[in-house]
Amino acid sequence: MENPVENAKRLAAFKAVDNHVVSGVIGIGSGSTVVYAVERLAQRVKEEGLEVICVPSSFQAKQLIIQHGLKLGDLEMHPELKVTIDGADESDQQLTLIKGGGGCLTQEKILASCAEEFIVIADYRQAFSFPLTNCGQSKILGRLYKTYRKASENLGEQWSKGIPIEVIPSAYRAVYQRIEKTLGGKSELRMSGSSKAGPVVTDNGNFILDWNFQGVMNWKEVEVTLNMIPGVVENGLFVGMARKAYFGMSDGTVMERAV
Ligand SMILES: O=C(CO)[C@H](O)[C@H](O)COP(=O)(O)O
Repeated sequence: MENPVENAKRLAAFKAVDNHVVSGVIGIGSGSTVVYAVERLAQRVKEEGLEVICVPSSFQAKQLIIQHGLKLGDLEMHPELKVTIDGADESDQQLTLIKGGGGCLTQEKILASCAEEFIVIADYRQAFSFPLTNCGQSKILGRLYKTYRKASENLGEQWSKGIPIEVIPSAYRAVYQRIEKTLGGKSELRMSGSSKAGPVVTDNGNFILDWNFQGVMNWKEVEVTLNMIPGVVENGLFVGMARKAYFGMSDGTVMERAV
């Protein structure tokens, strides 16, 4: 595979599926990294006779499961899952996550909460920059820093689009104002872009606000505060849910973080 970021996603997804999936009911997250997890699941079903029933977190995940000929299930039939595998937009050191870049955060959080194990797969792209620490007369003290696409020390370091919040459409403005008053920052209604006029509509028929917070916060408190606002369906902060994350790197290794 030519593209190093896609390769990194694939490596992380394959390792997670190999290390955590045994026969049983599996939650399937959404996004571009999960595509590789489903690919690996299908391979293992074919080659090893693994028996899995897959519960999707979105329309996209359902399509992936069907396309790969895997058994499709739902939470009504299978409310307890062995493991859920999903991507993330950003993770801090404690595996507190921002999710919902693809707008599927509500079902994703439900699947994460129903699973014995919630496993995160993501890429970990290395880039280099030279922040100038001192621009004195004779010397410029530049240091070579590595920056990482999804594995951060603190949330908001890399992911600049804010925390996705799924809201009931009629309440979006009221929720927007309430967040600003109680927690500060600014929210934006996520728009569809060129393919449709108007806002993004989730698989549940709701809107998404992307809330740009400021600084490092007590994420558990923020998660609860957001969900207490009438009109909020769910938010994309996943606190204390993931125990293990796999970050594929462009050099062909996979960095693991566990809490
Ligand atoms: O939360 C999600 C969708 O709602 C995705 O898991 C998240 O956006 C990561 O996606 P990708 O694997 O494409 O980077």
